[in-house]
Amino acid sequence: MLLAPVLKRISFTAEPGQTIALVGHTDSGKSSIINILMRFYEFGKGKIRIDGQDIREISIKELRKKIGLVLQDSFLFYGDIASNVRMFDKRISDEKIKQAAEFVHATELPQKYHSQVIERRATYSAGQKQLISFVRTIVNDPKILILDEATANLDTQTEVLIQKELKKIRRGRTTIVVAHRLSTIKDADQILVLDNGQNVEHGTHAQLISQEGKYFEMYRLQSSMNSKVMQ
Ligand SMILES: Nc1ncnc2c1ncn2[C@@H]1O[C@H](COP(=O)(O)OP(=O)(O)OP(=O)(O)O)[C@@H](O)[C@H]1O
Repeated sequence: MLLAPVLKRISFTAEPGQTIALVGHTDSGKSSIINILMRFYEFGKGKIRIDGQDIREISIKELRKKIGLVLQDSFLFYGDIASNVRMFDKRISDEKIKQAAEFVHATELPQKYHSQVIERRATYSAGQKQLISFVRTIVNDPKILILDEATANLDTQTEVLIQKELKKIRRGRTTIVVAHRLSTIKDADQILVLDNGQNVEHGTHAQLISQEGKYFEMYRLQSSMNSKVMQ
């Protein structure tokens, strides 16, 4: 059986430190790009290179060390906070965890990080879990960040705080953001608009708005929905 490819003719280059945003409707292919970048799925044709090196020539372990993935739902497993941050990497010292926690203003963490995370008990809010996942990301100091709808589950006040910390974490790192809310990626260096696995528009927010195409339509729709909610 011949399956149709999910992604077709997608091509982009992220310069060091740039932010690339992937936008598009459901099933347009945003997560698929992330999945092949992380090598959660293998891909057929095409090439993905990091600093000129084909990602299939690097071990999966090494590849995933280069990339910090921050997902919508931060997952905590049974154990203390420190082990949740370390993820079995014993080389990460308590001091390093403390510094990373301070960096993202997870200030209550240093005192608490030997306390247990008990699955299914609401010990930590979505915002706190997100902060713990930021600490986890920071201790590994990845050159590349992937943010998949990283702030979707938060209340407005927590979101403002998380966005502020994210901005700090992104500094100096090449970032790929999957965003549903276009207001959060207006400052991206490049925006790729995906539709049915293809890259149908590519540019900055201002360029895409002036093109009055698909992005413009999505932006207009979201802005009008937001203003209705405010009324
Ligand atoms: N493991 C898979 N095997 C085959 N097809 C898949 C697989 N995962 C996703 N797809 C298909 O690939 C296409 C793109 O899906 P993808 O999840 O990348 O979209 P998306 O833009 O991330 O959507 P959403 O906004 O809902 O997360 C869809 O048609 C989907 O059905």
